[in-house]
Amino acid sequence: MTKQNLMVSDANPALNMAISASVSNSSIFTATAHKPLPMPSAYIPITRRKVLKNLEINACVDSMRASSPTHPKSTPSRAEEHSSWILHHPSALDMFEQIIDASKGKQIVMFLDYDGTLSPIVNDPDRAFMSDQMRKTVRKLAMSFPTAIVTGRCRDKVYSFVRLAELYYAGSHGMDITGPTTSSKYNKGSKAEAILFQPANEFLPMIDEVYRVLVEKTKSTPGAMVENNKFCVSVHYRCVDEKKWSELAHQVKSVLKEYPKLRLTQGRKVFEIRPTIKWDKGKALEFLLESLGFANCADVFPVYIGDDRTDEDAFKKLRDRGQGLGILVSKFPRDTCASYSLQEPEEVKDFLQRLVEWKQASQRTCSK
Ligand SMILES: O=P(O)(O)OC[C@H]1O[C@H](O[C@H]2O[C@H](CO)[C@@H](O)[C@H](O)[C@H]2O)[C@H](O)[C@@H](O)[C@@H]1O
Repeated sequence: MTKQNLMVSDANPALNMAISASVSNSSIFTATAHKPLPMPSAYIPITRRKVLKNLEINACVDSMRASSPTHPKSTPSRAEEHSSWILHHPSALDMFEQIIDASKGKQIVMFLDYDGTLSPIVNDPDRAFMSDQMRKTVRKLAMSFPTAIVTGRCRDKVYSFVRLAELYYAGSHGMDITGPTTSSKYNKGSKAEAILFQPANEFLPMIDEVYRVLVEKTKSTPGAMVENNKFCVSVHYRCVDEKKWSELAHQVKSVLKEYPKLRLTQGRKVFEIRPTIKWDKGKALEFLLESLGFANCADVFPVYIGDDRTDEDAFKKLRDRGQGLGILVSKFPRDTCASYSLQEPEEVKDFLQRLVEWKQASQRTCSK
């Protein structure tokens, strides 16, 4: 076996580098000549496939750790890192006036993620309730601006938490979109009134099947939880001992091997299994803007608020369109395409409340 044998052109570059580094450090190979040294007798040859698989799992576990970091005590360097991050992603509350100025003359359209944005993160996904105060604020928001919930959750489930008929809902990472069921000034006469958009319909039987297989496969891992989100499946590891994460990653990956039409992404202590179709929260945002009659419109100002990696598709979409802005909900510095930040759902509520108050005040001024 030579170092060359281990280089894989079709794998991702980071993985290639990891393989290369791991092999160079394994003491079986010289770094420069690429010639194998004599193997110690006790050396058990590892197949290329196994090396790759282990590296892939290690990379996956690293990514699991990064997906919802629990941060150690703050240190001066961490504080410095935070201040520099805040400079680039200032608080949307502190920058409220500037945000309003940027939206002048444009229709604000609100997009809200659910978990970690409208409701605090909790251990049990079935108990991620939003507060009554938050519900009241979101209701007022929807009376002031077209408002959509964009979530990885199954649409019915998120509706059972939010319980507001005047909103648009994009469930299953945007693969299940509906318009408001009560009429409001923002849906009269638009085609949004009758929206039901499900671009991954043909995957329903496969998702049901993979859900059942995953439940069976992961039941030996204490704390693992599988959630059927209709057009996608979540495998939660928030309550799984970190020592068992690689076991769980193995289980999930071994199941997915049999389903090449499904792909794996990660959220906050959760694996997301979804169809390989080119659809995500960013596409859902674009679809909703179009449904609202804002396709190719310069006078629209979409604001997307979210906390998850999957929200980055929407932040990026806004960047690419050069319209509106993204607000990341996070207490910690993170790579993001969002322009602003808020620390937690409580701050999201305050921001939404200020938007409502600003809108009410500007309507009063106009009617004078
Ligand atoms: O797009 P979102 O609305 O943010 O949904 C993403 C996932 O959210 C839920 O999981 C997350 O919240 C749980 C409750 O606080 C928490 O226990 C879990 O660790 C988080 O990942 C939901 O259960 C998933 O199905 C969504 O995909």
